[in-house]
Amino acid sequence: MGLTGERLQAIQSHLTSVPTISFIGGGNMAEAILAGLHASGHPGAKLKYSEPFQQRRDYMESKYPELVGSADSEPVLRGADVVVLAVKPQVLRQVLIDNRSALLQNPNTMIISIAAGITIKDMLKWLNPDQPVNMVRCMPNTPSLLGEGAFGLYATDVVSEQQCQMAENIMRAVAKEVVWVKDESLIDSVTGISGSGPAYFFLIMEAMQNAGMEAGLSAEDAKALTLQTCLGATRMAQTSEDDLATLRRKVTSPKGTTEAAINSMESNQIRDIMKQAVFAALHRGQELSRELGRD
Ligand SMILES: NC(=O)C1=CN([C@@H]2O[C@H](COP(=O)(O)OP(=O)(O)OC[C@H]3O[C@@H](n4cnc5c(N)ncnc54)[C@H](OP(=O)(O)O)[C@@H]3O)[C@@H](O)[C@H]2O)C=CC1
Ligand SMILES: O=C(O)[C@@H]1CCC=N1
Repeated sequence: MGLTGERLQAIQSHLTSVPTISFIGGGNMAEAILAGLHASGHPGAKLKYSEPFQQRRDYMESKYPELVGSADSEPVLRGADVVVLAVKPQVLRQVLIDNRSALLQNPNTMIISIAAGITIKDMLKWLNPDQPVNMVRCMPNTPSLLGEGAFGLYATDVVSEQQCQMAENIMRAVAKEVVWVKDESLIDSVTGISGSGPAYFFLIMEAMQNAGMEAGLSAEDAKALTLQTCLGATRMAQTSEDDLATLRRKVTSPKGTTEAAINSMESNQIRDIMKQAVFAALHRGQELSRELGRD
């Protein structure tokens, strides 16, 4: 049976109210957000990306045939409601200069940069607009592929409440946690925790799996136990009224096995190791801004 006029109208009106989101750059982070948005129900025809690297484009086209890919940015920028800058910080300046007129053609377009380190001030310097630009910085992370992202957002005063809400709604489709920061410099702090953070946990899980193997478990069992323990601990921490230190103490029987392990970690300065790692990422963000913002 065909669609009734009313149903057809409802679908058409939904489709026209759904923003067209165009990514410049179709790499790892773009893929995680694009795939997450599509899985959450965002129509593929309204998710576009430009990617000059043929091999990468072939991969994206075969894995996500419903999305709209292109070698050039110009066609994907035409008619975009939201543009996500998803290229490496090192090429962002050139991308903004090359796409200046397409990016500025519609004053209502919202430009969201996910690049680490590069400030809105520098992006505006390179865009050299003659009108206010709705510019947002977002620090996403790759678990957005599964709708499990943890994102930080920052917008300048130029961006309206309504536009901020739209940016948040888009990101909430792929992120369980979205925090707004009041000061742009805090995006570097978000990078240090959640932007780079998945890699810290992959490293810790890798080290736990290896230790389990050295202790006699098969690679498969060591990995399965590690992953489920990580997931179980996270779920407990998310649902419990206890704070993290209390949850830790509840596993740690006096003179027991956990105490022995925790004492070993404390004497190896685990807290310092984590603090130095987070600050190394944060400082690298600041350094990128100094290095690349000079031009
Ligand atoms: N990966 C992550 O976990 C996170 C990344 N980010 C940020 O996201 C951004 C992208 O990172 P990531 O996805 O990891 O990097 P990738 O290198 O995987 O992706 C960037 C892609 O952009 C392509 N590209 C280069 N120049 C252009 C151009 N002119 N037009 C369109 N595409 C172009 C690159 O092609 P080619 O390889 O040929 O240069 C590459 O495929 C970075 O700025 C990073 O700071 C933020 C949070 C987390
Ligand atoms: O490593 C990077 O620079 C990017 C930004 C945060 C995660 N990946």
